[in-house]
Amino acid sequence: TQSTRPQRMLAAVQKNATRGDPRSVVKAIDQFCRQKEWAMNVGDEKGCILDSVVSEVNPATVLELGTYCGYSTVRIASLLPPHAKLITLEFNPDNAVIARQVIAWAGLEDKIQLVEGASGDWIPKMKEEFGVKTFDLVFLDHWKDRYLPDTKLMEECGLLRKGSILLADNVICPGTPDYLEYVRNSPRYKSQYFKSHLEYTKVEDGLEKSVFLG
Ligand SMILES: Nc1ncnc2c1ncn2[C@@H]1O[C@H](/C=C/CNC(=O)c2cc([N+](=O)[O-])cc(O)c2O)[C@@H](O)[C@H]1O
Ligand SMILES: [Mg+2]
Repeated sequence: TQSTRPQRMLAAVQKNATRGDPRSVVKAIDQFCRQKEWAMNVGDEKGCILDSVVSEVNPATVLELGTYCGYSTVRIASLLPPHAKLITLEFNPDNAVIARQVIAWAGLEDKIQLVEGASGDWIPKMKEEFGVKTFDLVFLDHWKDRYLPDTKLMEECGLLRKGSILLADNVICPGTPDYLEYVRNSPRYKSQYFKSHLEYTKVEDGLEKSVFLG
């Protein structure tokens, strides 16, 4: 039977990346997406901006919305300090199956908890289910019309503290206009746009970094 793109991406990781070497997993996926098939990973150009924000924040707790195949999950987790934890939410079971294997190949199972389900259902349960108080960093990369409602939900559930960082992918392409308007105009956030390009293309896109002011 016909394979899926995520399955072919995983095969490329298992063929070209070294087990236990997260950066080689990232490199293998970028190579696959540049040379074989485009896929909606944050990619290498925006990935460098992601790396610099993760390194600057040095977070103990990270939430990722939208695992997909685990590219940004592995990229972020490879930079976390010891004992730091990353929870990533993915509601498509087929994608979750692939992402778990990509995470395992990178050897990052101990730092990453992949939770299958919808962000809207799980955000309210973060404290009771995972003992999380607040998140130091949230990476938003799921359906673009969910960025704003989920941000408001995280505020309501007390998952953000003074200084928590939201980093959002695709604020230009495909675009998240309502989210952008909110974080740029709300007195509760200090926002900054990092101009870049849509993964593996020359189309403009960028990341929006927003500090929650409490
Ligand atoms: N509420 C939710 N809870 C849990 N998981 C959820 C979710 N909503 C979506 N997901 C999952 O997150 C991924 C979706 C990403 C949407 N990105 C995109 O649509 C996207 C598109 C382009 N593009 O078209 O160029 C470029 C990009 O960088 C993109 O991230 C999928 O794996 C999906 O199953
Ligand atoms: Mg994206």
